[in-house]
Amino acid sequence: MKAVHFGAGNIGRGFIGLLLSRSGYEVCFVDVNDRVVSELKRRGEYPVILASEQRETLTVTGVTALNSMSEPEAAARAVADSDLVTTAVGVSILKHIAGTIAEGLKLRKQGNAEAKLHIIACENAIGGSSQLKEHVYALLDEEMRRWADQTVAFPDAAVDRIVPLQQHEDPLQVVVEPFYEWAVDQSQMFAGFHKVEGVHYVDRLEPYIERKLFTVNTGHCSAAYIGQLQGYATIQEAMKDEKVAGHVRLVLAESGAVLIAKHGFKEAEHQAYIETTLQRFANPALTDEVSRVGRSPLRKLSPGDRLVSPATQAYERGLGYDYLARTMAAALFFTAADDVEVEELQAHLRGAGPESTLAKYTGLGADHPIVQAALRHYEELSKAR
Ligand SMILES: NC(=O)C1=CN([C@@H]2O[C@H](COP(=O)(O)OP(=O)(O)OC[C@H]3O[C@@H](n4cnc5c(N)ncnc54)[C@H](O)[C@@H]3O)[C@@H](O)[C@H]2O)C=CC1
Ligand SMILES: O=P(O)(O)OC[C@H]1O[C@](O)(CO)[C@@H](O)[C@@H]1O
Repeated sequence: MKAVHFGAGNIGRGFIGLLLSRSGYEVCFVDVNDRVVSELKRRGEYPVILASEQRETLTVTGVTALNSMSEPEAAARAVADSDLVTTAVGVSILKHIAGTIAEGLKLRKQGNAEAKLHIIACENAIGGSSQLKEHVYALLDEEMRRWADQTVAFPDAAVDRIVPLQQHEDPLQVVVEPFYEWAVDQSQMFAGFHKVEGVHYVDRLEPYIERKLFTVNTGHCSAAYIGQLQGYATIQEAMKDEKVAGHVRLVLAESGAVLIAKHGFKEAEHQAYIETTLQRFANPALTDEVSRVGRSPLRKLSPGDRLVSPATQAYERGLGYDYLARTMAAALFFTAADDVEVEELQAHLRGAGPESTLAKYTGLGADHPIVQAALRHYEELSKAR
């Protein structure tokens, strides 16, 4: 069994590659980072360390890698010959890997036309695989699309494992939290597929992806934005401050009310999920920088993402959204080196002011009550600085 995984970064090596390898797949990573690609090729294995008291080391074996910039034909050939394709590159990068996948599908149609293929985007987004499918289909002609409709499926997925930035001498070593959840929509899959051990195959993904995105990711970015305003560099430090942890709890109570009302989660079970999430954020065996967790603030402020979507759904149901709005306001103060979205956000903020910035990037328009609530918080947070 062969799998091709795009993105040999933290989630790629520390989560998806690990589970695929444990399920008997030979994993070929495709990346643009030459150092990581060369090392994977040379060693064929790498260590994953669980961030717990025992610090157990798992060795992922049977792996190789290709650089899609310098070896594009080999990367396309790997897709053509694979049994499964996965990605963890960042949702904004999906359009850049679509070309290699499209070329791979063309080769596959010539020599491996009957074998069904699943392509699963493991990104923090609703409908990540569906988005990837659109990018790939835009590069295929009508005949190829008809063939792909019968042969290639793009099941959506939800992935959850906290993997901070890695700073080790060994460029392949990756330290991950012990917890993980990978849910895949099996209603979008061909029958008889080879199951990956540890994946939770579900008939309806929406409750899983929304619970994950609107709890783990909503809470995490709230800790990052409010935590940075309080002067903290890491999530672990920030979560020790009741001002930050208390805010995160209030945010999760708002998104939780939406999740309970919409998906019928039992209140006590959802509260337990929140408590587990808060403990994961505080894990003393991890050092997770607020700059990583708050990264790409425009994506995080965008309409379908972890702040605006639960706030809008709360508003539509007559539920509270004020603490979600406060996190949106705090996002406007977020700084991180080398983050192009921070630069764009700050440039717009300087030129057009907070109301226009919130209206534009949330997609809600200036008059929306959520934007007006965020604006009030922005003014209050500005005075407090
Ligand atoms: N790190 C985490 O805790 C979690 C991350 N995620 C999601 O997983 C995805 C990946 O995140 P991380 O692993 O943290 O990021 P990362 O930055 O560690 O890894 C991304 C990898 O993609 C590679 N890449 C960039 N452009 C590429 C291209 N054109 N072709 C092939 N590879 C390319 C990069 O070189 C890098 O190795 C994101 O969508 C993120 O939201 C989801 C759950 C947890
Ligand atoms: O690129 P993003 O969306 O910030 O992804 C990282 C997020 O995903 C998580 O790993 C949760 O699964 C958090 O660590 C973090 O908030």
